[in-house]
Amino acid sequence: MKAPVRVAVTGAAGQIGYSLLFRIAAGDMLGPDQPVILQLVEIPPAMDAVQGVVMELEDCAFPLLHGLHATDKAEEGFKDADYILLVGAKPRGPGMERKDLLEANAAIFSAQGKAINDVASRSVRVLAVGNPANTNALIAQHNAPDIDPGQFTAMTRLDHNRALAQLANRTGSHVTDIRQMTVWGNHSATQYPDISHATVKGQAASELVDRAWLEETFIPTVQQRGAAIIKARGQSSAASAASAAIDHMRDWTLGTPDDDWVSMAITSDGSYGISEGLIYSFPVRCRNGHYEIVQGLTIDDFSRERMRATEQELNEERDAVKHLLP
Ligand SMILES: NC(=O)C1=CN([C@@H]2O[C@H](COP(=O)(O)OP(=O)(O)OC[C@H]3O[C@@H](n4cnc5c(N)ncnc54)[C@H](O)[C@@H]3O)[C@@H](O)[C@H]2O)C=CC1
Ligand SMILES: O=C([O-])CC(=O)C(=O)O
Repeated sequence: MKAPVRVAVTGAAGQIGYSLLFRIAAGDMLGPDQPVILQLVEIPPAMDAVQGVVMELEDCAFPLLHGLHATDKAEEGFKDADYILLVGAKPRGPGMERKDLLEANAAIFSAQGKAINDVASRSVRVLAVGNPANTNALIAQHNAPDIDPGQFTAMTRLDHNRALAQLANRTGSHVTDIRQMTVWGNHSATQYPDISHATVKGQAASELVDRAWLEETFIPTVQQRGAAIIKARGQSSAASAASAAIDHMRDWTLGTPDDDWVSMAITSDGSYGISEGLIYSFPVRCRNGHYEIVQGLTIDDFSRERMRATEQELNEERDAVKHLLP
């Protein structure tokens, strides 16, 4: 049995937290041989609710759960953390875009970035889930100058998984038949889900679907899926978001299959001409706990235009929070 690792989760009493924590403790994120210590972070008004979650986690008697602590102080919750899932933030309601949350949520991520800088493990892996996730990750990263910027990521895995599901439905296949799906850019309505390099049972996906479906149905459906769920459920997606967070952290840590890649929002190094420093979703392969952007993909004019539009939005979001980027 390995030594336990510390996993901090903010927003632990929220909707996503309620789906996420039990799966982490069950070993879905880091594997069946990796014990975990859970460090739950909430705000004072939610401390009663989080105590209820703590009781339930205890009552599951998870063999891999080696410690459990809840606090309303980020400096305590992030202490020595090896993994931090930044979930705690306000969700959007009907009729809002995710960037409408920027003002309400940005302050959370600057304070938490500082706390990460002060107390987390120097090799911590950070995932921003709270919206707008890319720019929140950017804020946290800039407030943690002593941590490698590459350790800060944001979640577009839910978009990636949504794209797999849509393509599988359309082609009468299973999600596991699909390889090399990509989501580029922002976790927002400008994101670009791209099937240009994807295959279904080894055949080019672009040969299996028609252009009209791709442009008029597939891309807008994936872009608007979060809003469709809010409309249907009255609340934003939670179980699927938690599942995607598990997938993101698992693949980053344990690796992606040789013949496939995943989408992660990471710091742009200028690959594919995207402005350096933005937290932008790229296709990545993960090995030995590190991710690498998949290089050398052919980008046609249709893709280029969409990749630029979502980059433009991220540049605007970065400008809007300049005062929080030391
Ligand atoms: N990146 C993605 O793909 C997705 C992101 N989201 C986002 O995740 C966030 C959380 O969503 P839900 O769990 O549904 O919301 P929720 O409102 O059910 O839970 C949020 C929790 O965060 C807590 N919180 C607020 N400020 C905090 C702070 N400073 N420190 C610690 N905890 C804090 C609240 O007390 C609450 O318990 C939202 O911003 C939502 O938009 C949701 C789905 C997908
Ligand atoms: O749409 C929202 O506000 C929640 C979210 O990020 C998603 O479901 O992708």
